[in-house]
Amino acid sequence: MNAAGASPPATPGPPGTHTDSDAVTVADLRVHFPIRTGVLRRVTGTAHAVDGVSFTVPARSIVTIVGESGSGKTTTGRALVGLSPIASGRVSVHGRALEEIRREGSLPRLAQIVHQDPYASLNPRMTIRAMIREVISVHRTTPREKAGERVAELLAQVGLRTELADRYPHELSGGQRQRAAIARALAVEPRFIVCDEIVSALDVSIQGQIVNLLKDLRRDQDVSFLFISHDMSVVRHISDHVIVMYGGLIMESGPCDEVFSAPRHPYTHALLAAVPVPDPRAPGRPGEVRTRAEPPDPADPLPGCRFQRSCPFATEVCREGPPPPTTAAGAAGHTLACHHAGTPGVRAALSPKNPPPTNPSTEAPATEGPSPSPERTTAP
Ligand SMILES: Nc1ncnc2c1ncn2[C@@H]1O[C@H](COP(=O)(O)OP(=O)(O)OP(=O)(O)O)[C@@H](O)[C@H]1O
Repeated sequence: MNAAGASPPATPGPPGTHTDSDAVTVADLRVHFPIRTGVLRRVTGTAHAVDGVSFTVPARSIVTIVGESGSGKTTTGRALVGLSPIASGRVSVHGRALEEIRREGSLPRLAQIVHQDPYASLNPRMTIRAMIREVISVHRTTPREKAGERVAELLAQVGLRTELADRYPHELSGGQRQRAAIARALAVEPRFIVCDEIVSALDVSIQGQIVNLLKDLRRDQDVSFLFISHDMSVVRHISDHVIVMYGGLIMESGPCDEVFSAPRHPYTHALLAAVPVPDPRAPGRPGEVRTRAEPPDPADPLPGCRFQRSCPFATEVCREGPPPPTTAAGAAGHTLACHHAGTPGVRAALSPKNPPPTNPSTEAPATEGPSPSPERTTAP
């Protein structure tokens, strides 16, 4: 893997447009699943899991997708490594179409995924050393006589002691297993790695170590990450850029500091204000945030804004048509999809210092709302 120097990650350009400094470009991606019901498993509908998302992952950056359960995070991440069926849209990895890379069989060389459950990628019957050697041999990333050295190098990179190489996955702790899964992914020498909730099952101190590991890899190697999480405290520490999803769509996307300090979408504000599930025995996953938003129904996507039923600012315009992606004034690369987010009254209400505005009753939605702000500009 090439050393990449310490140049800072680039700011993403307009969503879906590719530049030479982008690792991954996603344009209007849709992933739909058949919904099967009954004993005969008849197809009775379509789940719009991802319904038109566009974003870029600049080279050597960590871009995070955050959102509550069912927002489409995992489906998006899996689509980028060829594991979700793409209904429409374009995905390119380092400037080449995903389809073309898949056809020639080189997608694993470019893009890897690490799962929440490392057992999904670690063979329980192989030692860590054997597994990594197998990957090196299949992908021919290192000459056979240097494979032993390379295993040691990879283990050092992810902070695993060499003596752990001869252990089986069940003989490692959760954090060590996740490091081994990252080493296995790195053995392919990919340019891009999807990390799907990889720290969700770990203790907070181990989470911090894995977060630091990914940041070191991003700094020292020519690799970019799409990090998927429902835990805002982890997201805040790891991300260069944050994408907030709800109901299969992107609500807001921007530089991490800006999204956290000045959220511009009512859903982002609600997500930041939500209290995480503190107790591992409580329903939900540790660190998971739950807003009071009505869970979106992927089988029945709403016309207009997907967040309209839970949004305190929703008006007729939000029910009539989807908000166009707009560029927020402020830092470059900050976009949002909201009819009212630029309005001064709404901006003031969304200050992170304020509690989230109470949700209106869905029986008595407001019919008048703030007028769109003149500051918004339609994104190219
Ligand atoms: N294979 C499938 N068949 C039918 N529906 C699916 C399938 N996979 C995902 N979905 C639906 O698509 C929506 C998005 O799911 P996805 O797993 O991507 O969400 P998520 O944000 O990652 O949530 P979580 O954090 O709970 O995994 C959900 O409503 C889910 O039920």
